[in-house]
Amino acid sequence: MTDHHARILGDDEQRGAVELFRSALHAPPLTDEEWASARDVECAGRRHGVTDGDTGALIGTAWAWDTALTVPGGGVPLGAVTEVGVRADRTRRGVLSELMRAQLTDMAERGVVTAGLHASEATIYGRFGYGVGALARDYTVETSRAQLRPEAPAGGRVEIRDLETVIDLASQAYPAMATRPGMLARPAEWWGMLRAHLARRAEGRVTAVTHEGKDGIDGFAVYSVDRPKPGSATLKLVDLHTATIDAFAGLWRYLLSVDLIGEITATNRPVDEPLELLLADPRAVSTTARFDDLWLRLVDVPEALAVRAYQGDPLTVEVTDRLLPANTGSYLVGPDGVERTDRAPDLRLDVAALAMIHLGAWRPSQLVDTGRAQALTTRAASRADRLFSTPTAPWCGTFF
Ligand SMILES: CC(=O)SCCNC(=O)CCNC(=O)[C@H](O)C(C)(C)COP(=O)(O)OP(=O)(O)OC[C@H]1O[C@@H](n2cnc3c(N)ncnc32)[C@H](O)[C@@H]1OP(=O)(O)O
Repeated sequence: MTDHHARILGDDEQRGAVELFRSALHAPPLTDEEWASARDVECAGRRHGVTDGDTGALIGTAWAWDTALTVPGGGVPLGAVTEVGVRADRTRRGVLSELMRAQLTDMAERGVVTAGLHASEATIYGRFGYGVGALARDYTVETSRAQLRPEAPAGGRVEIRDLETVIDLASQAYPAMATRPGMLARPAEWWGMLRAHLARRAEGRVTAVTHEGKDGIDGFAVYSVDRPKPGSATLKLVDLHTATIDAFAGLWRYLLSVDLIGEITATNRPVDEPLELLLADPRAVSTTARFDDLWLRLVDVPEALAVRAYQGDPLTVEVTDRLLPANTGSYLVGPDGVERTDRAPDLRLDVAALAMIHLGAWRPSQLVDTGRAQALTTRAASRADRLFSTPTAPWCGTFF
């Protein structure tokens, strides 16, 4: 392994870093026009880079933009980590390790309590203290079988509008929808990313709709339609968020009513989204994939633990963190608060395993059963299950 040093890149280095990332993902370079429309978004946030000691060329990069994460009972700052790449002729020499060290240290110094990412491979980020904090599923709906049950909520008014109007209305209404643990705040830059994503999509025309309930706009959906042959078109849901079950049912009532659609594909949805419960034939919905959605890293463990809500009796949790050792220690965690303690631990786990239970993706007892955590006192695992329990499955639902 060679010694590397990561630093924050300047504005004039952003495009080169984006191209490095794109080449690491085998994606084509951006045209000047694409860069012109992406530049403002790509220059937001903080991008780290590592340069080659001999040539000075950029050989590794990692970007993070600041947002907020919904956690059970509140919210915390989150660094959304993306566009991570190392030049193919310089991999496995510790470049990513240096980028992760520098990026997480920078977040810790700036008071960014958590970090999150969507991983290209599931074997990369655990060593840096990330754990699977939220799962998601893809599903397909066979429209000819998908009749809504008579008692399904009627929903409100669904309106097709131009994309910019929907983005404007959705960005105002979205905060009331981002209540599920794992969801992210979507700053203006994110809506810019959605625009760029839709502009690059070569998958048929994009339609955007809003749902209006009694208190105003409370849901929206963006989709495109592939029409390989008449009568068997596929409607591909790009984004759908709702503040109420009425809005969810209302938008699905609309989507299922669109003519000439054979199937609807929905990607990256909550694992417990209740579409099947609205349908007379729940098998009209087929889950086609279930996967890790948000990889979560607790950057400031005491602060992250303190902000979250808990149920049941307090427990002493011992945490180890090799990369950010200030987090290592024992914490008395309970509904009345969290404090460092010298008490003997009930539960012992590393910071990545803690991230896996933080939003409710996994139960502590599952981690104990599989050797990812240790229960050290009687009933520690079941007490921890209650302490960290959440009413809904976590879900991120925001690409970055
Ligand atoms: C959030 C995102 O942006 S996801 C996108 C991530 N980017 C990509 O997948 C693009 C293609 N891949 C790459 O650019 C690089 O291979 C990276 C970024 C995945 C890894 O960069 P490297 O500089 O090779 O990683 P580095 O040398 O620091 O490796 C650190 C450790 O991770 C391991 N590792 C690195 N990449 C992988 C991998 N793809 N699969 C399994 N293990 C890996 C290394 O073996 C090493 O293990 P060790 O600590 O036991 O020695």
